[in-house]
Amino acid sequence: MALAGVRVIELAGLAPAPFCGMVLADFGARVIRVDRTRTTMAMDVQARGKLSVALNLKKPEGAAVLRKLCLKSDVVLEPFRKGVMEKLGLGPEELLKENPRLIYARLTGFGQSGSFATAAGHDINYLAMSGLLSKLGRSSENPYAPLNLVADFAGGGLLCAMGIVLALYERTRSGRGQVIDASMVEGAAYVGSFIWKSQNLGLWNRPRGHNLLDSGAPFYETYETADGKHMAVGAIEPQFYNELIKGLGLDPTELPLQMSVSDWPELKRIFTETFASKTQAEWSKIFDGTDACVTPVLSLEEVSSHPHNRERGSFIKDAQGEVSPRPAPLLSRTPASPSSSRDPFIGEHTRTVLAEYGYSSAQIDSLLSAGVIECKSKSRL
Ligand SMILES: C[C@H](CCC[C@H](C)C(=O)SCCNC(=O)CCNC(=O)[C@H](O)C(C)(C)COP(=O)(O)OP(=O)(O)OC[C@H]1O[C@@H](n2cnc3c(N)ncnc32)[C@H](O)[C@@H]1OP(=O)(O)O)[C@H]1CC[C@H]2[C@@H]3[C@H](O)C[C@@H]4C[C@H](O)CC[C@]4(C)[C@H]3C[C@H](O)[C@]12C
Repeated sequence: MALAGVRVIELAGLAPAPFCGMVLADFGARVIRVDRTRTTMAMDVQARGKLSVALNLKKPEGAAVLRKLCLKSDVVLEPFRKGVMEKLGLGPEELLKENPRLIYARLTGFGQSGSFATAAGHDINYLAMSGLLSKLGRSSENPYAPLNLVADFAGGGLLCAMGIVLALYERTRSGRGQVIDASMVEGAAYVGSFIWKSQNLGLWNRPRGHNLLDSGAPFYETYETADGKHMAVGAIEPQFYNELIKGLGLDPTELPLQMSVSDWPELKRIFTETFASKTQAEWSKIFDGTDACVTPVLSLEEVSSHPHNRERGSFIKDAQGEVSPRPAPLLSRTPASPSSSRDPFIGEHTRTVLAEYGYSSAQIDSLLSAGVIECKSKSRL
């Protein structure tokens, strides 16, 4: 796998950093998640392929263990508020001094500087601060955050993973590590570069919900079908729009012109009425394989059995029978090979990992009895 041999220490966090760690693990990195002690259940639902070490970083001996892990690792990934790692004596200055090859990834909402740097926040706040949230939502409704996908995952976890891979690549030339300041506000904004760069095209001149791609246009919308399901329509270009009209069984001479914005509400009414006349399966039969850019809106339960996704193996099942998306993108020679094992219990690998990083059994037992680490096995849960 592409990242085979890369050792990552991931400090347990909420959602973006666990995703970043999972992506790295899926592509072959050995990811060791450092969990807090005295925690019964892991918060990490993106733990595929990771190991878990339970370590109390508030104790100096615990911080010393982390330093030792970082000494022989390639990447440390931390998801805390600015200043938390420095308070523990685990800031980049200290760790990079000890291991100049270390890549120190800091995944936060507001970044490591600026007046908001130490403030709490979640995806919706970062999205709001990126400017993008102001563009999201239907006309006459408040801005609407599309789950926590944009800031937490696209602008946060994923761009942080890219930063790590870039830094690993650069290190092959310089031999040196570096600090990655991954701000989710900036990551989300960057993901939205198209919005900034396309402003002169007039794509966003009208109020929210009245533009081409924000549910203003009737040919870029979702419609309810006779069975209460939905179809997604993305027929922008005229040749694809013509296919849409053909599939809907409408007479183009009786319709307003596609790009007549003032007629969009009327066109939307006609499309709404038409889509409501057949079930999703019936519309799929009409549109599947055409250039009309019309697809069924599938539920999470339906996607893996859709013929196209099934043919490509786009979804995988783990040992527990849980279905999830296969890692993307597909690399031809070194594709990801996601673990199919169950997620680790907190502290399940403390002993193995510490031994691997040079701790003797006696040292591990002493850390254990001092409450610095915890070791759990399946049988003890
Ligand atoms: C799915 C839910 C999550 C939703 C995600 C949400 C939408 C997001 O946007 S996540 C992005 C959040 N922002 C960031 O990550 C930006 C960077 N981080 C921060 O700004 C902050 O960390 C913070 C604001 C997110 C949190 O601030 P907080 O004050 O709590 O923490 P910090 O200041 O960073 O300091 C950390 C302190 O902890 C100490 N620490 C850390 N590690 C250790 C260690 N190993 N040992 C000792 N100490 C340690 C560190 O030293 C700091 O100490 P100090 O403060 O003294 O300095 C999920 C949200 C809730 C989940 C559910 C819930 O948990 C209950 C169940 C739990 C169960 O296990 C699973 C099911 C749950 C229902 C669970 C389900 C989901 O996971 C949630 C719903």
